[in-house]
Amino acid sequence: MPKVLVSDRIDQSGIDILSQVAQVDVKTGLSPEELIRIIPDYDALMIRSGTRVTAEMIAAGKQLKIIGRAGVGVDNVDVPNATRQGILVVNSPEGNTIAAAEHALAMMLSLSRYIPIANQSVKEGKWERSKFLGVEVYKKTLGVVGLGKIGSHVAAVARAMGMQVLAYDPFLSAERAEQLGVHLVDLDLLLRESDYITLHLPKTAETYHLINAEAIAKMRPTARLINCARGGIIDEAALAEALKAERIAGAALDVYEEEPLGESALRELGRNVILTPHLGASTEEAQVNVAIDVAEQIRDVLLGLPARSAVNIPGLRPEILEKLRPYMQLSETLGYLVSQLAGGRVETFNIRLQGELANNESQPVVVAALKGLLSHALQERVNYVNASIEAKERGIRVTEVRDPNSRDYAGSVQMTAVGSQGEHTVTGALLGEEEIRITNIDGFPINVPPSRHMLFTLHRDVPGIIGNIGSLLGDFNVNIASMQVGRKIVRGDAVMVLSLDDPLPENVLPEITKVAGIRDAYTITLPAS
Ligand SMILES: NC(=O)c1ccc[n+]([C@@H]2O[C@H](COP(=O)([O-])OP(=O)(O)OC[C@H]3O[C@@H](n4cnc5c(N)ncnc54)[C@H](O)[C@@H]3O)[C@@H](O)[C@H]2O)c1
Ligand SMILES: O=C(O)CC[C@@H](O)C(=O)O
Repeated sequence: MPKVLVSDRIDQSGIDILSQVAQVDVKTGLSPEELIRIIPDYDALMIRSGTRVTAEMIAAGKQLKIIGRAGVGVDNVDVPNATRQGILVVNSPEGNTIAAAEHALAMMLSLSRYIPIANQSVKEGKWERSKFLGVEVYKKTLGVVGLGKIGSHVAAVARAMGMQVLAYDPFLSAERAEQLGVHLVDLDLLLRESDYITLHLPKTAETYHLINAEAIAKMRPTARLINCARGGIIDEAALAEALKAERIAGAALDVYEEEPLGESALRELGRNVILTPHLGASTEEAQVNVAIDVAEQIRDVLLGLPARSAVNIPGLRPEILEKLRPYMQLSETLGYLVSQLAGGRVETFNIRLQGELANNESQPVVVAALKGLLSHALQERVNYVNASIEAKERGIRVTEVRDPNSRDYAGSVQMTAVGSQGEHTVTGALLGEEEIRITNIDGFPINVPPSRHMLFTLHRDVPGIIGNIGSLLGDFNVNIASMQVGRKIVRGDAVMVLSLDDPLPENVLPEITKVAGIRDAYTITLPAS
């Protein structure tokens, strides 16, 4: 039974799902050293934001197949290293959207009405009504930085509360902004015009300290800033300075550059600052949602099925995958085949996606081809997660062409491997829904299903050659299951494809190449299906 380590607190509903297929060990609060020590035993790891999955931990996780992040942000996972090691990283992109949006809205209202500090005052036995004169959000301007899933929900609720909404999101279309009823503006204008500014963008190299002293200086003195996205997007020292000097009216933070928040000037500030300990996703509903979402994906991957929210395999959505699966199988088979024809090191790999594959959703078919191409050399070390990166690291130049024309078939894949020992091209298509056919080898039309053991020859199309090969194989006790010849012109060059019941003994290939008229011969072994 596979083993799953759950190293942060996860809702029981997730544990129950994992337990259907795996031994589940819940071990929270472990030190990085302890995690590195025990991770080699595990096939899967499930985390929230508490566990940092470092390069060292990934290197130690020799058995790891999948890391599941019960939440959105994967900035606590070294995704590039996981990808390199062929480990799938999945998350729950939508499970806590509403929770995080509602937390940001709660922060906005709490800041406006001094709720946390007024609550504390009453609990201390005081009755300070005039001290906590608040402001209304109605008819005020909210600036949303990052109008994705959470930002959009915040914008919709804010509009319902009578706010005008400005948004800055360089990746959002004007049409989408219009649909949401918000005004898309540049960051500068948003900072200058907003009464409230709420951040809902990822932390990246570009967004690090996006809100720094310079940005804060542009804000209105009455502005209130909210960050329920990621620490590090705000320069905390600059913010603390500005709040201390009352340059802006307030700030509410749920996330910090270092978590847990250590010594910080922010802690010393008064009623104009609200700090929560990364609670954006902490609702009962969100925790059930993310636990189920991610546990189901881990379960499926351990059962050999695809995951629906893979962070490091772009575009592999289940509905697309369902349609592409037979083509991926075809592409992987052809990749395997062409790498063996090419023999040595492949330097350039050209793939042509034809007919119904000539669209942007067919990227997994390219990944499958690369997996096939590299499998012969790397065996199980290569998978759909790391095939592209492995190809790149081996210096293979990959080019893709999409061509809506596909003669005779709804869709077909052609691939050419150019390497140290020459150039070979194979084409394949599906017969019906999923029967794979090799339809062309090096320009010679054929129509053969792939089989586990095959022999390809390039020869002169002259009488007797097929008989000679047949008797030679007979002499070595090799049984031929099927045979097909492809040629362009009569008595010109031809290819012969033989499916064999058994692997060709090593000493037979040199004998075949000695047969008169044979120019080249290749043995091909495909993975057992
Ligand atoms: N506090 C919490 O507990 C909590 C919970 C959930 C999510 N989050 C965080 O909230 C953030 C938003 O999550 P989401 O689910 O809405 O993500 P999302 O991917 O749906 O939206 C992010 C948006 O940010 C935009 N963006 C990217 N770079 C930008 C830039 N430089 N400037 C402006 N916009 C930019 C993107 O175009 C996208 O529309 C993430 O950082 C996530 O990790 C925090
Ligand atoms: O795990 C958590 O509670 C935080 C999750 C949140 O930051 C996220 O990115 O989904």
